[in-house]
Amino acid sequence: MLPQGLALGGVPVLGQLDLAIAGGATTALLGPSGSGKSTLLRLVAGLLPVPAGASVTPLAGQVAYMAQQDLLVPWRDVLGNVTMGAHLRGQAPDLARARALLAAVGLTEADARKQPAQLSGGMRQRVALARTLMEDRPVVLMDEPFSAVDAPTRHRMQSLSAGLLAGRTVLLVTHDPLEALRLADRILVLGGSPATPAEVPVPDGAPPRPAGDPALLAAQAALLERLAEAVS
Ligand SMILES: Nc1ncnc2c1ncn2[C@@H]1O[C@H](COP(=O)(O)OP(=O)(O)OP(=O)(O)O)[C@@H](O)[C@H]1O
Repeated sequence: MLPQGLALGGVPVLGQLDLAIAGGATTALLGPSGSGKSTLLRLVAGLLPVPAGASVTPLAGQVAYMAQQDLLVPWRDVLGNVTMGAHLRGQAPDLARARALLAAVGLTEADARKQPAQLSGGMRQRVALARTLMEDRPVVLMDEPFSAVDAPTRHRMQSLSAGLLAGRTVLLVTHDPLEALRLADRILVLGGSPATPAEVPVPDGAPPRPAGDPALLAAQAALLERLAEAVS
């Protein structure tokens, strides 16, 4: 709850909010560039100080966070990056699970031995997704997780994520209305200045919804119009 909104550097970014993110479901957060989506995600992740008078349910230890930048460690290979959490905790990594997740995001055994500098942007994002899923947390916060991958890979990664993240509490920031409509149980659009969220309807059916479904395509058109209104 943000009774007085949130300002960054003296500039109001988020307006008054009283937001409950549904547990065990995926909430997609859309809105124009600069509307405060990442700020809201970082607040929920505990990466921003909570302003005076506000309350944010502490989620320490429960959250896996996939940022817009892949944040791969340059001196560890792909497998080393996916198992980074266990490494930092001083635990033995589950290498079989790490390899299975890398295969699931479409990376080969040879890729697993590469350094991040040898990968394309899309491959790096796939490693970041595998690392996020490796953490096996009940709450998963994702900031434009598939923005750097080509359309067929994005489609495959969306379907994969929906399967692997089913039953978890997911907050997904995306610019892609189709992605939100395929994956979300609830969609919020941030708009206005300072920004506040408005809920828009999602199509029937469980995620991942088929991209070619006529109801989903109609909802995509409506959501695009809604987003255009949020910009103006
Ligand atoms: N540390 C900061 N100090 C001052 N202003 C900030 C800071 N971080 C973000 N902002 C401002 O807050 C606003 C919201 O930024 P944010 O990154 O949350 O937007 P966004 O909706 O995620 O944008 P995009 O879709 O482009 O990633 C922007 O105007 C940005 O300039």
